[in-house]
Amino acid sequence: MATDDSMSDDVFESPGEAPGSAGPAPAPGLGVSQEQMHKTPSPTGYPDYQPPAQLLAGLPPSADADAPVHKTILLGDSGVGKTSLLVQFDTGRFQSGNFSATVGIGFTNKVVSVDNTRVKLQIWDTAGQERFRSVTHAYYRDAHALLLLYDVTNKLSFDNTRAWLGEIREYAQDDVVIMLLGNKADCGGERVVRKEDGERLAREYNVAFMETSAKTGLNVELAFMAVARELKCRQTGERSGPDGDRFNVQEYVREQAQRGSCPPCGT
Ligand SMILES: Nc1nc2c(ncn2[C@@H]2O[C@H](COP(=O)(O)OP(=O)(O)OP(=O)(O)O)[C@@H](O)[C@H]2O)c(=O)[nH]1
Repeated sequence: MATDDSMSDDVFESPGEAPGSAGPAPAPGLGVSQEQMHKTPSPTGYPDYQPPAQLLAGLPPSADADAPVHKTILLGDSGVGKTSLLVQFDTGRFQSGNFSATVGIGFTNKVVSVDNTRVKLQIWDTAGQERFRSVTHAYYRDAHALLLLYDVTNKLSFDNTRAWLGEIREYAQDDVVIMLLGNKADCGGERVVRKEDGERLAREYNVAFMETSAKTGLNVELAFMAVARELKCRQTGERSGPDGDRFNVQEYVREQAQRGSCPPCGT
């Protein structure tokens, strides 16, 4: 991660703001009522996961209350690690042995700093299970960025990314930022998807790619910060490439991931 990037646990939701304001409310009967979502804006997969205290207490509107909120959605099959990735980014912790599938959809607000500019990310954690698919489609439309995860120890989750990418093409905006993430890169012995396979697929679909580990934290911050940087550059129309050319998130994550430590699997 570039040294001038930083993140804070700031939240930007004002006390009376409806969490569903950045997207449609979940369909009835999915087990997540408007009231529950308001009380538990963070992912539902972990019963003991607590959203930041400030969020529960409510914050006074901040000076940049009008700054745009960038809606970022985590997608991928059930069990690939979407909730774990978000919890790792939000709290710096990994909660193992506590798997319970996310029900419906929930979000966490995060303010990160890119070159001294505050960028507001509203990160939505979706349920990977098929039965929630039609609900999550409704959220794609106004998404600014999509992080599509697969599990490097689960070939089917990798194969299914093509179907996910097809859905993204169908339901999301044409210019949505897409990042493909091969998660659980810490599981060296159980790996069945090679890093090169992920890279090849990402090239084919012209999307950014990285391997991550929600367990060790490998590239977790980098993934979200790269998205924040891309969204900020788009918003400001800024050209921040090496020769004053447009910021390229694909090149950026490739360079930054190479600079960082290699995944323990050694691929
Ligand atoms: N070793 C390892 N385990 C992980 C990693 N990320 C997630 N897990 C484990 O994988 C399981 C599923 O993780 P979740 O984060 O709940 O998966 P999810 O994609 O949110 O699943 P759904 O809510 O059903 O869509 C849990 O047991 C996690 O502890 C990782 O990077 N490394």
